[in-house]
Amino acid sequence: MTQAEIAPKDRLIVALDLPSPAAAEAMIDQLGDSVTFYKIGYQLAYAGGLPLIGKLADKGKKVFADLKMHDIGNTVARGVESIAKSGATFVTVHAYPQTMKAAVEGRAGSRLRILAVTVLTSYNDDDLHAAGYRIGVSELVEARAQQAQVLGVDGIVCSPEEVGNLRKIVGHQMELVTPGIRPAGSATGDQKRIMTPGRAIAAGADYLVVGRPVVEAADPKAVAEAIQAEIAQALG
Ligand SMILES: O=c1ccn([C@@H]2O[C@H](COP(=O)(O)O)[C@@H](O)[C@H]2O)c(=O)[nH]1
Repeated sequence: MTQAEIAPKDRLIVALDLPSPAAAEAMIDQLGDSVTFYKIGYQLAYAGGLPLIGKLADKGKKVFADLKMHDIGNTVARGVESIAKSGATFVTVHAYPQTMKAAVEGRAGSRLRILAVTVLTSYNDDDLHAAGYRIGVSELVEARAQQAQVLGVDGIVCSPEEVGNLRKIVGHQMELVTPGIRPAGSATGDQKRIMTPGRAIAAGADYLVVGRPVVEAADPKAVAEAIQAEIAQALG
């Protein structure tokens, strides 16, 4: 699917960063028809939330399994094979060559799409240097995205700040999925590379991942719909 073919509403992925499947199901009910795409990450997955992938898929929703896999190749390939049976649309792996290669092998014959996490959006150059890297965020994101493309990965997780440059490098065949989204006036929290929904879409992001600004809002549905309206406006 090309960027132009994704409906504005379907570009918002709500991160179900909640403590239990019951809390997640209550949020899904509250958001109703307004949200079509959900993300399940560590908090919910480790609290028994993985069966929600199939339940959501049965309701016609899409699910992004944000498992950020990184292990020896065989373990990653077998893990991806298992997640491919769950009904998830996306799964994440860290953007290391062995890991990405194994993930692509593991999803063979399924409809699951692999996203490579380049550099977490809570990192800036100082954080990378503290972790032992000698290059900055933009250089590392670019190098990892290029490797991901060569290895047959389907999409990239990056911050909206890198989207413009990456789009020139990887073209329109790879999906660019961006967390680090903050509607104007909302708390940044631990995110360091952020942008508003409208600016991220204008920069060329395909999908926006939003967690706390939606799930911690007094009226999550109203916030989700406001983000979708901002997306639609940015797309013109
Ligand atoms: O680089 C990354 C990769 C994944 N995430 C995930 O996205 C959401 C963002 O939540 P907010 O509450 O909107 O900050 C969260 O589930 C992260 O695990 C990311 O933020 N950055």
